[in-house]
Amino acid sequence: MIRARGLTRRFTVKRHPVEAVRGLDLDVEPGQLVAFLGPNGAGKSTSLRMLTTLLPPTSGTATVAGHDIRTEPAAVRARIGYVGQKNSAGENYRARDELITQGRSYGMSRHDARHRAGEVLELLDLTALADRKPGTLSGGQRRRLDIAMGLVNRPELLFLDEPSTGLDPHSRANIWEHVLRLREEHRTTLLFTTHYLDEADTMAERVVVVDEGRVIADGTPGQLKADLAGDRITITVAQPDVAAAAETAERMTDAVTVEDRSIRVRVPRADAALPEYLRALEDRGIKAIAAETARPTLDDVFLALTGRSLRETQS
Ligand SMILES: Nc1ncnc2c1ncn2[C@@H]1O[C@H](COP(=O)(O)OP(=O)(O)OP(=O)(O)O)[C@@H](O)[C@H]1O
Repeated sequence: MIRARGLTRRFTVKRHPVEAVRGLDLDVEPGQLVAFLGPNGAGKSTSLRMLTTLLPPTSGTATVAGHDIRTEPAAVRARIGYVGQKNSAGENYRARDELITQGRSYGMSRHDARHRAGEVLELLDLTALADRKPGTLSGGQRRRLDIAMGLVNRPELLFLDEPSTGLDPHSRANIWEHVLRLREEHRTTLLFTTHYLDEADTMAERVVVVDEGRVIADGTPGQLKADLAGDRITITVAQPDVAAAAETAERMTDAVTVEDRSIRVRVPRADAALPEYLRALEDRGIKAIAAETARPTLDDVFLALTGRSLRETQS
C-alpha cells in the first residue's frame, strides 16, 4: 500500500537548512494499522504530507496506493484520505453541506455526493449533528467530522495526523472506537502520527519510531519493548547497603542505575531475575526493604534508543 525509498525533505529557515526528513524507507501492507511515534519536530507531519502529495520531497521516491507520488499525484489523492492536524471543514456551512462539497470536489454527482455524505455521517455517529455548523461542535465531534471529510472518497488508505491531540480522554477513546471500526468493517489501511505513547502502544499493530528526521525503530509494540527495553526491577535497601547492592546488581547486568536508596536494574525477564537478585543480596547479608518489577513502556524504548525520554520532549 505504501512503498517509500529514501524520502527526504529539506526546508530553509532564515537561510539555514532544516533536514525535516532524512531518508525515509517504509513499506506498509494493505490493512495494517501503523503509528508514527516521535517527539515534536521529529518529521512525522512532513513525512505524511509527502506521502499524501501535499508537499514534494527534496529527494527519494514513493508509491502510495499503487501510484507514484511525484508523477501521478491525482491518482494517489483519489485513493487516499488525509486528516490533517487542522480542522478540514469550514465554519459557515452545515456539516452535511461541507461533506457534500467535499464529494463534489472528488467529481461525484450531486446525488452521489449527498448519498455519500449520509453514509459517512452515519459511520462517524454524526447524523444527529448534520445540520449544525462545524464551529458549534465540540472538539471530539469536530474531529469526527474531520475524519468523515477524509472518508468521503472511500479511501483504501487513511492518513491521520494526530487524530486525538487536545481531546479529553473520553473523546479520545470515542475517536479510536470509530477508527478501529473503520478498519474492521472496511479493511482500511491506517497510518497515524501521535506523541501519545499509550495510544501507539495499545492501538497500533506496528510502531515506527521517528526522531530527528529518521526512523530509529520499527516493529510491533511488544517486539520493540522486548528487544530494546526489557523489564525493570527496583530494589530499595537501607542506606549503608546501597553500594554493595548496586555492585551485586552489576554482576548480573550493565544496566544498573542508583537513585537515593533504590537500585534500578534492566533485565530481559524480571520474573526470572528478581529471585536471583534477592538471593545474591541475601548471600551478602543485605535485606531488601521493597522490591518492585515493571514491564517496559514505549517511553523506555525511546529512552534506550536516544538517551532521552519522549515524555520530557513533549511541549
Ligand atoms: N513549512 C516548513 N517550513 C520550515 N520548516 C518546517 C516546515 N514544516 C516543518 N518544518 C520543520 O521540519 C521539522 C519537522 O517538522 P514536522 O512538523 O514534520 O515534525 P512533527 O514530528 O510532525 O512534529 P509535531 O509533533 O510537532 O507535529 C521541524 O524542525 C519543523 O520546524
